[in-house]
Formats: sequence, C-alpha cells, structure tokens
Amino acid sequence: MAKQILLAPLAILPGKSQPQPTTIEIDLDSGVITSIKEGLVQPTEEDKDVMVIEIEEGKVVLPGLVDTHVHLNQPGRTEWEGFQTGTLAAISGGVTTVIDMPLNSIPPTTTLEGLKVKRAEAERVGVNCDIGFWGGIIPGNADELVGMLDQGVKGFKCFLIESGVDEFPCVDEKDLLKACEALKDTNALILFHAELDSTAHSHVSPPSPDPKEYSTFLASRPESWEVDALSLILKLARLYPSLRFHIVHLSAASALPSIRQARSEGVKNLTVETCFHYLCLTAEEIPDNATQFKCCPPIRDSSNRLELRQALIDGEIDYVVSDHSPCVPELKKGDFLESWGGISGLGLGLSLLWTEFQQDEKVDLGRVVDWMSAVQAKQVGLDDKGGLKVGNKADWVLFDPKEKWEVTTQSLLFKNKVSPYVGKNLRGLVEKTYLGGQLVWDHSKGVDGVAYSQGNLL
Ligand SMILES: NC(=O)NC(NC(N)=O)C(=O)[O-]
Ligand SMILES: [Zn+2]
Ligand SMILES: [Zn+2]
Repeated sequence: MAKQILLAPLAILPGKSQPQPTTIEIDLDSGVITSIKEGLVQPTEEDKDVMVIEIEEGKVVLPGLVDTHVHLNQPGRTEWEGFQTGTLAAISGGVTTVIDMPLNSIPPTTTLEGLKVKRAEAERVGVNCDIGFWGGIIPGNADELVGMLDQGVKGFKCFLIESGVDEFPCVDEKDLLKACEALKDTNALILFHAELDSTAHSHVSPPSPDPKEYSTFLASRPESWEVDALSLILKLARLYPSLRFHIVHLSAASALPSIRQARSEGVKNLTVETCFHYLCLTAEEIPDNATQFKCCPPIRDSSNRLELRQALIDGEIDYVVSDHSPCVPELKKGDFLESWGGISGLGLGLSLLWTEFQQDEKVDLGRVVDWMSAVQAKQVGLDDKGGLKVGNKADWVLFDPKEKWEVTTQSLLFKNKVSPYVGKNLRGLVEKTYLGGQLVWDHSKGVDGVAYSQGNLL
C-alpha cells in the first residue's frame, strides 16, 4: 500500500480555529486520509517505504477548498472559459472542487440530455480538480428536474431577472411553483439569482446618465431588487419546508434584516452566499469604463461592504464563492451598460480573504477556510470533502500565510486574463495543491509542473 505521511507543524483541523501540529497519513491508492494524529509523529521502521513530507515551520496545511459557484461555459462558449483552464486556475489557488453553473454553456444544464453533454465534454477534455454540476430551472423544464437530481446535479439555479443569455430565460412565481411541486418529495437545493425588478413593466422612463460612469450602472440595479427577490424566495421557503433555498451572490446589505427576521421566525431552509468581490472591492474605487468590475448584482459602496463583512463574521452569510463568470475580452469592451456582466477571479479567493481578514482579531485562518471549504462541501452533500479527517479525500493545500504577491495578468491562469484584481497586492500564497494525495499544483514550477487531468466528475 503506497502511503504518504505529512508531518505538519501547522494544520487546520475541523472545528479548530488555530492550526495544530499534526501527522496525517494518506493511502495513495485510494487517495483517502487513513490516520490523523496530534503532534509530529515520526514514521516507524515499518513505514520505511512511505513518502514522508515534512512541512516547513510557518507554512499551513489546509483542506482543499471548494468553490460552488463557477461558470466554466463549456461546451458552447469555450472561448469564454473551459474545463481545463478553469480548473487549472482553481488548483493554483488551492481549490480542489468546483461546482459548475448551468448557464453560459450551450446546451445549458436544464435537461438530462444537457447534463449528459456537459459530463461527456468534461470527460473528453479532462479536468484538473474535482467537479460537480448544478442544474437549472427555466420556464417549462419542471419535468426534467427529478431526473437531473437522480443523475447527480447538486441543485438548481434559476434567475428572477434576465440572465444575459437567451437560452437560460428567467422564471416567474408560476414557473417556480411548478418546479417546487416537481421537487417536493426531495430535499433539493434551489439557488436564486435574487434580483427582481418589480417595476419592469412600468412606463416611467429613467434618466439616461453617462454609461461610462460606474454610478450609472450601480443605480440601474438597486438594492431594492435584491430585497424584493428575497420576499418571493421566503414565500416559497415557507410553502415548501422540505426544499432548501439559497441566495447566490448576495450583494445588498439591506436584504440582511429580512434574512435575520425570517430566520428568527423559524425559517430554517434558507442559506446565503456572498462573493469575494463584494467583500474586497467597492464602488468608489471603480474607474470609468472599468468593466472588469461589472457583475450582477453590482459591487456596492464601502459601507455596504462593511455590513456584508460583519454579516459573514456573525454567521448570517454562510459562505463565500468566486462567481467566476468570464467572457471574451471583446465583450468586456465599451461602457458599463453594454458590456458583459461577470467577474473573473477563480483561484484568487483564499489570498483575497486572507488579505482582508488576517489582521482581524475576530477571524482566524480556520474560519476563512471553513467559509471556503467545510460549509460549501456540506451544502452540496460532499461528505468526504471539506476537512482534514479520517475517511475524507486527501485533498490538501500548502499555504504560506505570510507571503506577499501581486496579481498580474501573467499570474492569472483562467482563459481570458481580464480581472478587477489585477494590480492588487495580496497576502498569503498557495504553494502546493494535492488532489486525493497527488500533487497537482506546485507554485515554484508553475504550469510546467502541473499534473493535468487528475480531477473526477462528481
Ligand atoms: N450569465 C451569467 O454568468 N451571470 C452571472 N453574472 C454575474 N454574476 O454578473 C451570474 O451568476 O448571474
Ligand atoms: Zn447569478
Ligand atoms: Zn454566477
């Protein structure tokens, strides 16, 4: 039995906020953790043939990270991103599991056939980390949902407002009731792009301010859209207590009081995510025509950012994702109203959050890792991921929390190197990423050292 033994002076273990000296044994044939011991336990004589990895002081061993919100866009819009490039960016940032969104690929994952096509394509080109799939709810596809769930989708995303791509139309309350009825004997997770424009059909023509300015775009997608969407979602959550409801990419802090109130009234089937960009970027810093910052819902002002940050610390927001949603650079050209909405940042999350929280006494590395691993693994039912524990997949990351580095176009590994993070100075660097005990990313070797296509379809 091929074995790997990790001697880690600092490892983040489940439920522990501070890193601990730990010895971890991994069976390399199954890629599973077989033993975890407190302290540094040197290998015995009979362990002579094992591969021992002695971790340097100061570096931290973490569980592989999970990013449940990425758009890989293959097949159909593979010029925008792809299974290979997206998952390469993921492993370079310690992300060992991604869950792919149902839209922007053609076909979208809104039918069982679409899911098969997507899986076959991922299998054909190979993936560099483990990958699961979300399905989608669109008008008229309620009959497809249970079948997709049986075939392993982790839940279903829908839009309450236009999605930006024609083949993934938004749904209204009637469509949602049909979907919930179809799913009501399951405990399916339904994800909402929670912006609802209840004034869509009114005839007031808005002023036409300068589309070069970020404030124009920001004003075009008010916080009230997120608050209104939440009312509809809460209505459904109360009607269908066996189903689980989830708000993706929460941006508006003014939605937090309703979330708080609903939970205090006993709503237990609602979870909320926010994104790295809402926690690390602000509207005030966005220059004219800097469309790399454009996403929906929009990045809001710095006081909104601080409220989201506090809600995350307080546990009102459950976890943080990238919502990596790239496109070709041509579609990012022009002003804020005409360009594509979507931010690219897959793989940068750990450094972004660590830069944000490293000096915050209330948040230690274990908490950041929880938001980016354990909570998300649990959300999508990956019981053998999300923590360094016996029986789990040996997905682990070597992180240097002190290293400083700058995001440059060259350092980005996703397909189209357009990102609002270019030029940012970050703290904390992923040095190595292991997937099921196999080294897949080594920062010192860069792309030349990558062990390609080691990922599995989940
Ligand atoms: N079509 C998209 O990829 N949309 C995405 N775009 C963003 N967030 O700007 C999303 O998740 O809604
Ligand atoms: Zn969305
Ligand atoms: Zn998205």
